[in-house]
Amino acid sequence: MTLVGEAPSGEDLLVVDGLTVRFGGLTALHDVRLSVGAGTVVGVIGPNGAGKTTLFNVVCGFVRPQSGRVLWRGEPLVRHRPEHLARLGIVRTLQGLGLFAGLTVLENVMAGAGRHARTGALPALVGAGRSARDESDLARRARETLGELGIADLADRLPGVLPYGVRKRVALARALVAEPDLLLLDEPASGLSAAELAELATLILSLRQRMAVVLVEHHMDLVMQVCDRVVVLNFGEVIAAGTPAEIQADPKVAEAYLGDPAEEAPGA
Ligand SMILES: Nc1ncnc2c1ncn2[C@@H]1O[C@H](COP(=O)(O)OP(=O)(O)OP(=O)(O)O)[C@@H](O)[C@H]1O
Repeated sequence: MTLVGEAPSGEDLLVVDGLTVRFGGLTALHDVRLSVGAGTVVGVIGPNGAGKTTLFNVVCGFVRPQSGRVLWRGEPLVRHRPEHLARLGIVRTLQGLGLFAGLTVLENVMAGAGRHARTGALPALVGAGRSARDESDLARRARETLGELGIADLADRLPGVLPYGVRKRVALARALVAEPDLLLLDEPASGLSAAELAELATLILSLRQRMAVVLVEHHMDLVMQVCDRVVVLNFGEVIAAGTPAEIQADPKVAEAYLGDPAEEAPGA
C-alpha cells in the first residue's frame, strides 16, 4: 500500500487511483488512492459512514465511480461485474454471511469455487455441467479448506444449525476455496468470541503466503495485529495511511474517531 501521492510500485496487485463516488449530494469517496501489493494485508478503517463499504463496492463492480479508476495487475477494470471477479482472482466476503440455508456446509463451500469450476455459480450449485471428476476434485478441495479452518467434521451439516462463529468460518472457507490472489474481508471479526478472534488473526497472517488481503474492520486489535499497512478514511477521504504504529500515533486519526463515540479508536 502506498501513501497518497506516492507512485504505486510495479509489484502492486490492486491500485485504487483517485476514486470519487457521489450518491446524490453526498460524497461517499473523494479522490481515494491506495494500493495493495502481493502478500500484504492492508487494513481500511474509519468511523461509521467513512466510505469503507463503498470502496469495496467499487472494487467489486457494484458501484461505478464518478471519477478515478481501479487497476488490477496494472490493467484498468472497465465496467467489470461482480460475478466475474472470482475469475480475475478477487474474492470478497460479505458482512452478512450469505450462506445458502438449504445447502450443506460442503456444498456451500463448493459453490464458492467459481474461479476454478468450469461452470458458473448457478450450475455449480446444482452440480450441472460438471464432470464427475471435476465434482470430486472440487469436493476434495472444499474439504481441505474446511480442514484448514478446523471444521472438516461439519461438512455435512446445514449452516442454520451451527453457531454464528462457525458459520463465519464456512463463509471464509467459501472465499478461500476459490484460491484468490486478493481477498476482500468485510468485517470478519464481528460477532466472534475472543478465542475465535485469535484464531482469525492467525489465519489472516498465514494467508499472506498465498494472497493479498484487504481488511475492512472495526475491531482495532485485529487490525493492528495483522495489517502491514492501514488506510484511514473519514467522510470519504484518506486522512492517514501507514503502519499500524504510525496510525495509532496519528492525532488526525484519534480526532476522527472522537467524533464517533460508538467507535473504538485505533490507539484505545
Ligand atoms: N447506495 C447508496 N445510496 C446513498 N448513499 C449511500 C449508498 N451507499 C452508501 N451511502 C452513503 O455513503 C456514505 C459511506 O457509506 P459506507 O457504507 O461506504 O461507509 P462505511 O465506512 O462502510 O460505514 P460502516 O462502517 O457503517 O459500514 C454514508 O454516508 C452512506 O450513508
